[in-house]
Amino acid sequence: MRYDALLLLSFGGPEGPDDVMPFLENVTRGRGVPRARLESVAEHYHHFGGASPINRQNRELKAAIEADFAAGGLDLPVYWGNRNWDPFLADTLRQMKADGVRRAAAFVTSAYSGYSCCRQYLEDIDRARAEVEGAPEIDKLRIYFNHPGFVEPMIENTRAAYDRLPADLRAGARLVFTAHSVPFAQPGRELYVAELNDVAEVVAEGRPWELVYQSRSGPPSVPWLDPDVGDHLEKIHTDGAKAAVIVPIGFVSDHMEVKYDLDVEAAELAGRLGLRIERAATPGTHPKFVAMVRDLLLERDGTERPALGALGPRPDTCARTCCRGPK
Ligand SMILES: CC1=C(CCC(=O)O)c2cc3nc(cc4[nH]c(cc5[nH]c(cc1n2)c(C)c5CCC(=O)O)c(CCC(=O)O)c4C)C(CCC(=O)O)=C3C
Ligand SMILES: [Fe+2]
Repeated sequence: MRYDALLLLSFGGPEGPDDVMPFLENVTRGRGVPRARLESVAEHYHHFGGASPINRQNRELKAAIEADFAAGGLDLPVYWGNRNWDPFLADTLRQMKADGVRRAAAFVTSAYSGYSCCRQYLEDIDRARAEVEGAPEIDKLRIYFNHPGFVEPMIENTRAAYDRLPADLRAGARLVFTAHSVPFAQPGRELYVAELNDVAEVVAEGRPWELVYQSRSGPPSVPWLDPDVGDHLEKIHTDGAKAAVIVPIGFVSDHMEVKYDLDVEAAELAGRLGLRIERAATPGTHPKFVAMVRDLLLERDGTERPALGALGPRPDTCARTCCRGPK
C-alpha cells in the first residue's frame, strides 16, 4: 500500500440557519450566479432548518469506509475535508500533516468527469496544499461513474422504485434519469454527458429512458444542459404518461439537490399534474458503494479496473486538457 491515509473529499453544506448565506457565498464566489438565485436556494436550505443533509451523509460514509477497511484488514486512517464548508480541506490537510500523513488517496463524492465534478476538486487540492506547508501529497482516485460499486446500487434502487409503484402503473411508467445541469460551455461537458448516457443505458436494463437535468443556476441568458426535469414532467404528462420513475443518476447521495429539487419541487409539480412519481435512492452508504472505495485504492497496485457500459475505465490521472478549469 503506497498510501498512509484516505481522504474523503466533498462539497460541504451548512449545519444551521446562520451558515446558509456564508456557505452559498463560498460556493458561488466569482461564478456569476445571480443574487436572486442565491436567495431562492437559501430558502431550500431553510425549508430543512438551515442544514444540508450532506454532512451527515459524509459522516456516515466515513464511518462505513472505516468499518469496511477494518473488516478487510486495511489499516488506514480516513480523513474528511470539504470544498465549501467546515471541515475545510486545508484544515484537514493540516491535521493530516500533524498526524504524520505523507501521501493520501482522495475519494471525491462526485462520480463523473467534467469541471464541477472532477477538475474543480483537483484545483481545490492544489489550492489547499499551497496553503499548508509540508502538506501530504494527494492522489485523486479515478472517476467511478461506471464502476459496478456505483452502477449496481443504482440498478437495485431503480428496481425498488418500480416496485413501489402500483402494479397497474409499472409497465407504462416512464424512466427518467436526472443529473445536475452545468453551463453548456463548461469544460468537460461533452464527457460528462457521454458518461451519464452510458450509465443510464446500463441502469435502464432494456427499458426506454430519457436523461434530463436539474438545479440549473445561471442567468437565463447563459445556456445550460437541458431539458429541465420539471419541464420534462409536464411534457410527459401532456403526452399521456400516468407515472414515472425518477433516478438521480448524477448524484452519489440524497443531498439537498435531491431532497429539495426532486422530493419537494418535482414531487409538488407531479402532484398538481396527477402524475405518480417514485424517486430512486442514490448509492449513499450502500455496501457495494462503500466496498468500491477499497477496490479503487487497491487497484492502484495493479488489480483489475472493472467498468460497466461501453466507455471503459477512466485513467488514474486525467489529462490536464480533459476538463480544464477557467483560465
Ligand atoms: C455537476 C454538479 C454537481 C453533481 C456532482 C456532485 O454531486 O458533486 C453538483 C453537486 C452539488 N451542488 C450542491 C450545491 C450547490 N451547487 C451550486 C451551484 C452549482 N452547481 C454546479 C454543478 C454541480 N453541482 C454548478 C455548475 C453550479 C453553478 C456555480 C458554479 O459554477 O459552481 C450551488 C449554488 C446555488 C445554486 O445556484 O444552486 C449550491 C448550493 C451540492 C450540495 C448539496 C447539499 O447542500 O446537500 C452538491 C452535492
Ligand atoms: Fe452544485
